[in-house]
Amino acid sequence: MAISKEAEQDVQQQSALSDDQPRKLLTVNQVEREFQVGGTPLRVLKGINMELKERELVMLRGRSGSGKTTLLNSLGGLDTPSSGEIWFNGLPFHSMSDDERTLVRRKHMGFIFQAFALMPLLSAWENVELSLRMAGTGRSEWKERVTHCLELVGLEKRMHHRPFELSGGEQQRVAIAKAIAHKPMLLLADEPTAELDSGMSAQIMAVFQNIIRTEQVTICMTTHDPTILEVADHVYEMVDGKFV
Ligand SMILES: Nc1ncnc2c1ncn2[C@@H]1O[C@H](COP(=O)(O)OP(=O)(O)OP(=O)(O)O)[C@@H](O)[C@H]1O
Repeated sequence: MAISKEAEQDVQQQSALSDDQPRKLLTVNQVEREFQVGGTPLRVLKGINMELKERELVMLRGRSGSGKTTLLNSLGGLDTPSSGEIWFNGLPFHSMSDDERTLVRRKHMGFIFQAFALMPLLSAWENVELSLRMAGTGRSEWKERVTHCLELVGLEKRMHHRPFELSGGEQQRVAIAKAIAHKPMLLLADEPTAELDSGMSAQIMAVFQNIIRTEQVTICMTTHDPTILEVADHVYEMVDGKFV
């Protein structure tokens, strides 16, 4: 993959910054996304600009259909913009091939999406272990890392339970442990508190704040829930494909 001079300079400039100053992890420039629906173009993202820095908790808020999931998919390289740029850790996501993006995604990103739900026949432990197996982490590191991640989300006493033996909030915590096991730089979460009551949502947000501190991860999540916005470092409000 050819990486432009601009990207190299960006990486050099960023590493020249002092340690306590959070580095830019992701930059979105004028991103547009158009789908063809029955031969008619549907503009879903209309010129999005945003930035995620290291160790930030950023929320995308907006009504159903405003384009939040489409944007989150683009940030994770699961979808590509029709135009505009997405730079992840100095790499031009918008111009990389699917295979190149997949490699970056596997190594440096974690996802909490409905589509990446837990394996029902595996225990919490085995679910997290599976994630390390898939990321190519050496077998000798599995035991320590799985234990650490399940402790981080407060599930040390439920490690050997299967998903159906866990509450919704506990299952979501296993999903978080699974998503951070391979030490990603960026965690993307689509409505991670949608199915939970307010107490459980608050617990999940406390877990997010904890892993930002201890694992140095950046989190970008979508939400409908106004009660959890106060813990965000930044909230982007989305209306009809644009930030307002
Ligand atoms: N692959 C696709 N093809 C056609 N239209 C799509 C596609 N993906 C999304 N859309 C449309 O784009 C619009 C925005 O969808 P998106 O899922 O991004 O919104 P959202 O804000 O995440 O909504 P929700 O909160 O309900 O998940 C919707 O009108 C949706 O139907």
